[in-house]
Amino acid sequence: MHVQYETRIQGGAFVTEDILDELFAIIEDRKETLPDGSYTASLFTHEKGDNAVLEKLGEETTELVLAAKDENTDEIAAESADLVYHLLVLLSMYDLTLDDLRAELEHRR
Ligand SMILES: N=c1c2ncn([C@@H]3O[C@H](COP(=O)(O)OP(=O)(O)OP(=O)(O)O)[C@@H](O)[C@H]3O)c2ncn1[C@@H]1O[C@H](COP(=O)(O)O)[C@@H](O)[C@H]1O
Repeated sequence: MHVQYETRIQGGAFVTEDILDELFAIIEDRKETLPDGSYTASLFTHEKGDNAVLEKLGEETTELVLAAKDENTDEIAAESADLVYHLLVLLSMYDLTLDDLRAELEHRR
């Protein structure tokens, strides 16, 4: 069964039922407002280079593989979080959303 999550900005705060939706909403907000000091904004402005997100995805994937080889479960969780964050930034860069990802996964069931 598909669960529809709702994320919205209410009184300056993000209200959500799911951490992934909340994180994605923050990423979309950073893309629109490009605040100073935001790492996410620096990825959208290409301050860290044109391919920074792709490079990060490669780096974090390698770090995740090494963590798994070491059977280090804390590191596996941490590197997975880095990877998911950068994946969400990539989706947003191409104007895709978590619903596009959900739709693709559901299509495979
Ligand atoms: N989930 C994340 C997240 N995961 C990883 N990162 C950043 O991704 C980078 C990971 O790179 P590395 O681990 O290689 O660390 P590093 O060598 O210091 O990397 P560089 O900064 O030098 O590129 C670090 O700068 C982390 O801070 C994240 N940055 C932000 N978020 C989320 O995005 C929100 C908005 O963040 P800002 O855009 O910074 O306001 C935050 O509240 C978080 O919820």
